[in-house]
Amino acid sequence: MVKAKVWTLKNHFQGFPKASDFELKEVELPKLKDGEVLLASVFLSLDPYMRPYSQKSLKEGDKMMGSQVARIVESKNPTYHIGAFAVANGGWTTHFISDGKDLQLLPTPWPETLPISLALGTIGMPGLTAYFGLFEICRIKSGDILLVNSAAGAVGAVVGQLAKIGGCKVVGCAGSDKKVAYLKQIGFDEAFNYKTVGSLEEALRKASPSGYDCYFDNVGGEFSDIALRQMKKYGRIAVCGAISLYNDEELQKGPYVQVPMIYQELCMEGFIVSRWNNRREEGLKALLKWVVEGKIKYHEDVTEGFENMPAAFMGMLKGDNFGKAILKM
Ligand SMILES: NC(=O)C1=CN([C@@H]2O[C@H](COP(=O)(O)OP(=O)(O)OC[C@H]3O[C@@H](n4cnc5c(N)ncnc54)[C@H](OP(=O)(O)O)[C@@H]3O)[C@@H](O)[C@H]2O)C=CC1
Ligand SMILES: O=C(O)CCC[C@H](O)\C=C/C=C/C=C/C(=O)C/C=C\CCCCCO
Repeated sequence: MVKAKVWTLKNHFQGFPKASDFELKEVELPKLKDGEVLLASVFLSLDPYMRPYSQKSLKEGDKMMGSQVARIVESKNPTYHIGAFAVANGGWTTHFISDGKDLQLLPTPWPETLPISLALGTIGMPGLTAYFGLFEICRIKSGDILLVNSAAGAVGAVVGQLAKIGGCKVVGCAGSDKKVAYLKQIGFDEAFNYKTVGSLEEALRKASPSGYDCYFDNVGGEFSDIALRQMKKYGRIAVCGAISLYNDEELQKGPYVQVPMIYQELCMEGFIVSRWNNRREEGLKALLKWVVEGKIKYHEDVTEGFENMPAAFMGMLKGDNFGKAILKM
């Protein structure tokens, strides 16, 4: 009998998550049925969606949601062989059983030089978010001026580099000088630390005096109220995330968006990356190619030890991560 360690949501988050909101449990997994495989997590993903989705999708006591790169350690399914690696949505657990329907084998051939953890970031769901958000929602064209926030993160860094590949001028912001230096190193035209600029309005105006054709929004809230008013005529806004709002206990009331949207004839669209699940292979193939060619650089923030999952999650929500936040078992 295999025992799995599982992080559960002990209490629904009230405001910013606390260590006491999580509880580590040990569960015995049943024997495999025909068609099932047993997997062991190797790398686990830490993602912002877990904060809002936990409210929506979990009951107290449930296993925390999440994805991982896992290794098949026992198989009663001829499609999945022992030793193979797959991306799964097994949640915060050391081991789990799958019937294979929700497993995504790593793209092959997976280059020896690339860490398989990239399948959780640049060559995974965040990378696909950037890819489809940029090309399908922002609909970038060469010469566009693009703004992206949380730009040193899993999604934002891919957005900026894809936009450069697409011939855009790219402006990004992040919450530390180290992250800002990284943005310039990977090709952003302008980058600033939104925490230390005197005025966000002035920083955005200085970075692009003529305004922005595209805004890839990962943050929402007050930042977006200000960015919205610097959009160019017929600008496109991809509403990808609103991490500045996820921990609010009460809905904030910002300025209203209608007047600048009408006046500048803006297009603003929210999206979830699963919209393009049927084009996953297309996106992963393109991202893998650009990473292998060195046109997309990646940076991972690795925490070691399953016992550190809650701390790594809370750290990511605070901005402690530099690049894609992952946990190594
Ligand atoms: N729509 C979709 O399908 C998807 C949406 N998303 C969204 O994309 C966004 C980025 O996700 P991801 O790249 O995985 O995460 P990141 O790797 O960017 O990590 C989160 C980052 O958010 C920034 N942040 C945290 N709090 C605030 C705040 N109050 N104000 C401004 N920035 C803040 C921090 O960076 P900094 O140092 O810059 O402050 C932190 O490092 C999130 O909003 C997420 O929900 C992600 C995947 C799919
Ligand atoms: O279990 C689930 O449904 C989550 C599966 C996540 C999966 O890997 C695919 C897509 C991830 C999407 C992420 C979306 C975001 O980060 C946007 C976050 C919040 C949007 C508002 C949600 C409000 C809920 O009350």
